[in-house]
Amino acid sequence: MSMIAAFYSGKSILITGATGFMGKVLMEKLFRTSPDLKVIYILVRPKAGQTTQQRVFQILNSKLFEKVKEVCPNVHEKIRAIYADLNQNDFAISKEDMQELLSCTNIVFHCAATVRFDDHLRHAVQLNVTATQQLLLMASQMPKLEAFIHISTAFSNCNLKHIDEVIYPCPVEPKKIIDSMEWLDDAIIDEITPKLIGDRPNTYTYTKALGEMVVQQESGNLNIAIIRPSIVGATWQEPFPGWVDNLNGPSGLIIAAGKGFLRAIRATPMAVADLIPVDTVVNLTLAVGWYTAVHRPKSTLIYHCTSGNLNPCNWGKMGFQVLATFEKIPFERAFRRPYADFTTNTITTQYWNAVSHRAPAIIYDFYLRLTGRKPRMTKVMNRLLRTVSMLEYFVNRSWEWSTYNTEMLMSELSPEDQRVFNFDVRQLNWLEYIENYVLGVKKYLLKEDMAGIPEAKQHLKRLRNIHYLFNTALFLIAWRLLIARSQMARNVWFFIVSFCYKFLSYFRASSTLKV
Ligand SMILES: CCCCCCCCCCCCCCCCCCCCCCCCCCCC(=O)SCCNC(=O)CCNC(=O)[C@H](O)C(C)(C)COP(=O)(O)OP(=O)(O)OC[C@H]1O[C@@H](n2cnc3c(N)ncnc32)[C@H](O)[C@@H]1OP(=O)(O)O
Ligand SMILES: NC(=O)C1=CN([C@@H]2O[C@H](COP(=O)(O)OP(=O)(O)OC[C@H]3O[C@@H](n4cnc5c(N)ncnc54)[C@H](OP(=O)(O)O)[C@@H]3O)[C@@H](O)[C@H]2O)C=CC1
Repeated sequence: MSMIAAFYSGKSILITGATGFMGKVLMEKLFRTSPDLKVIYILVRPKAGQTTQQRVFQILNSKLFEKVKEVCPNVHEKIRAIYADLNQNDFAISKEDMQELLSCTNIVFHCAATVRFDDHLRHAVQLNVTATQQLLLMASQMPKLEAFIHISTAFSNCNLKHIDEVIYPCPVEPKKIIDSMEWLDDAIIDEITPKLIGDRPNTYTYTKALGEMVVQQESGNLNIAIIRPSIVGATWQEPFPGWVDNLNGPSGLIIAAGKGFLRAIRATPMAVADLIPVDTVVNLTLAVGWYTAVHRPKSTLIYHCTSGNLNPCNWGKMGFQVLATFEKIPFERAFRRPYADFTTNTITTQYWNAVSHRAPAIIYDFYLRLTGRKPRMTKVMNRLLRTVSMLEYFVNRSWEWSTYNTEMLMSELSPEDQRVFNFDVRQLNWLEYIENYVLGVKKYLLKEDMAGIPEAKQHLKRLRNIHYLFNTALFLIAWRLLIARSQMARNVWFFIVSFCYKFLSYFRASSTLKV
């Protein structure tokens, strides 16, 4: 019997960010392994024209929850969606709901965050720092609380090369930042943002670091742990391989590469690609929840959920495997054939951006105009290149994260818990994982049918022929122009032609002699 699964039975669990990528997988695993849990409270806001209830209904009816419905048929009764907006005071939770949350909650998993790299500092502080502070305040009023688990990111200290499982202070106190966001106007915040984030690449990593400081400072008597995952990718094993539902991290780039939009990137092939499957993060999170509540460590423990030091894979190998998978399982209606050029040189990057990205987009838009349609490719390409430029920081560096606490926890688990809540990335086979990831992107993100693969392959063949034709035509035009303008080019041309003629004559003569 799994001790961790038994621990969550009968518990009331509060999850923030439950509608997000990680939150959904966390809920799924909890329901599947501990169907006897009492209730999961989730803080949800209405979004995209859907009420909170409609959002929950959609999640429970998704493929991700198919197995849950078998082991926990009354899952919809055990999930309690509470209207909340983490941008508002007291999260805009009603008095009655707040009362219920405060009096009943046993465990809190705080996953909600803004993960946008370019979010305005005011908004990133509100969600990643102030909301964390408010949630801790709520937690301090929960008499039955056994553990508070805060999800941070391994990149909160990406300005360092070696990162230990400790909290590194930022120069300006989070409280001062929170206060200043209240009275500074947007223009001034924009001006001071680069100074505040310092050598971090974006507001996301900076505010996640501030969030950790808040957790440390406001922990009081709470039983708290922090989990720092690296780049969270599709599921490895559970509930099935390859599940993914958003474009963050590598998923968006896999689509862009598979559809032939992205064919070159400024990336260091030997840099470590510290990807971690979402189900691994969730397994560690649940194990940490159990350990923190049961063993009550004296201080706040931080757990790195990374792959680089135990089972490293580099971007070169990853890119290669992604491309190899496109050969077997191509995406439908690709713009160009998938291809990858990794370069570490900024000038070469600009060259590839012009030749491989912008020029084809301009040509295609010209074709759209000619055929009476609205041009759109240049716009799509500009947005993609902007996204890529934001991700470049992470594919040109390697970090070392120590994992003492994570390894210690692994050794504390029973063999059964090590199996059910497996977070040992040494067992991960990267080639298999990446293939399933690409397949998952095709099925769950692009919603493409596997029956369309032969047609997709046919389409790629047509693109290859168009590519050859286009290049040949381009070469002939260039050559014709050159010949018209340069005596030297003419001489070279006549030399090549006469050489070929002599070669053919010799070949014909020798074959006649043999007869
Ligand atoms: C050697 C390297 C290999 C690469 C070689 C490539 C060459 C060909 C290769 C073949 C194989 C390639 C595959 C290998 C994978 C390499 C991937 C490397 C990824 C590295 C990621 C590192 C991240 C590490 C971060 C730390 C982890 C965390 O803690 S946080 C979680 C991560 N957070 C994010 O990822 C958020 C990033 N997104 C944003 O911040 C914003 O979306 C944005 C600022 C990028 C864009 O915002 P914008 O306001 O413009 O609008 P938005 O509506 O958000 O989106 C605009 C359009 O862009 C699409 N989109 C969004 N995100 C992505 C994305 N990650 N990749 C691609 N496209 C994305 C979105 O759908 C929109 O599209 P349209 O609607 O069509 O306009
Ligand atoms: N994905 C990754 O690669 C990594 C993620 N992390 C961390 O993991 C955690 C989860 O990330 P992930 O699941 O990927 O992120 P998602 O963007 O998928 O999910 C974010 C969640 O936060 C919720 N949220 C955001 N703003 C509000 C708000 N104002 N009120 C209520 N809820 C809100 C979202 O709700 P809604 O659906 O309504 O928008 C959503 O449920 C985050 O803390 C992130 O920093 C760490 C390392 C890597």
